[in-house]
Amino acid sequence: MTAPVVVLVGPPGAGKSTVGALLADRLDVGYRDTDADIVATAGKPIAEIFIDEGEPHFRALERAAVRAALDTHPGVLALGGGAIMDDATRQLLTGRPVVFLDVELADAIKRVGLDAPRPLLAVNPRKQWRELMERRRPLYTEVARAVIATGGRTPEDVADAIVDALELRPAADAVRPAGREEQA
Ligand SMILES: Nc1ncnc2c1ncn2[C@@H]1O[C@H](COP(=O)(O)OP(=O)(O)OP(=O)(O)O)[C@@H](O)[C@H]1O
Ligand SMILES: O=C(O)C1=C[C@@H](O)[C@@H](O)[C@H](O)C1
Ligand SMILES: [Mg+2]
Repeated sequence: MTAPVVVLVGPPGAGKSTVGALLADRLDVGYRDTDADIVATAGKPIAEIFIDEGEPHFRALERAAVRAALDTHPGVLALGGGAIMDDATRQLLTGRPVVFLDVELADAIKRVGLDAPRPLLAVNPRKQWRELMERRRPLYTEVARAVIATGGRTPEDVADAIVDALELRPAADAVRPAGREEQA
């Protein structure tokens, strides 16, 4: 089976990369991020793809990247913040172990400052972030098997919450024969 054990969705600053890498370490699996896959395939930064080819083209590249990662990546997978905006990408997520990492604006600002080169938050980031989340929260929720509020939780706490919500086991547990305890 080569499908991801966890697929993380959520807005910028939700902690997808931080928690995703932590969780992958804990489960002893790989971590992959579709934004990074797109940059590698296109050979240029996401901001440049938006400028040169536009958002619809970016969403098509993203759809292909999500499809490929769902088919081939057996670890923790983080999607771009807007991946759920595309109907076909949402369809691809049906039945997958998707976790929505939720974050409030104040926490997102504390965490990422909203000054990073994000094309959709380029002008008046607070207002855009709020509007973006109004549109997106129902979609994140729709695709999610579990919703984890990240406010007031450390990345370690969030990783614990995901393990509990999806009833994941560390790799060592997964290979131990059923009914046998580990010897001291
Ligand atoms: N639960 C948390 N509590 C406090 N800080 C956090 C938490 N999760 C992540 N951070 C911090 O917030 C910042 C953004 O986190 P991260 O890059 O993991 O978010 P992301 O969801 O991957 O964002 P992007 O969509 O931009 O890739 C990092 O500096 C990280 O250390
Ligand atoms: O929220 C969004 O729409 C985006 C988030 C990033 O992860 C990137 O996928 C890109 O900047 C678009
Ligand atoms: Mg990230």
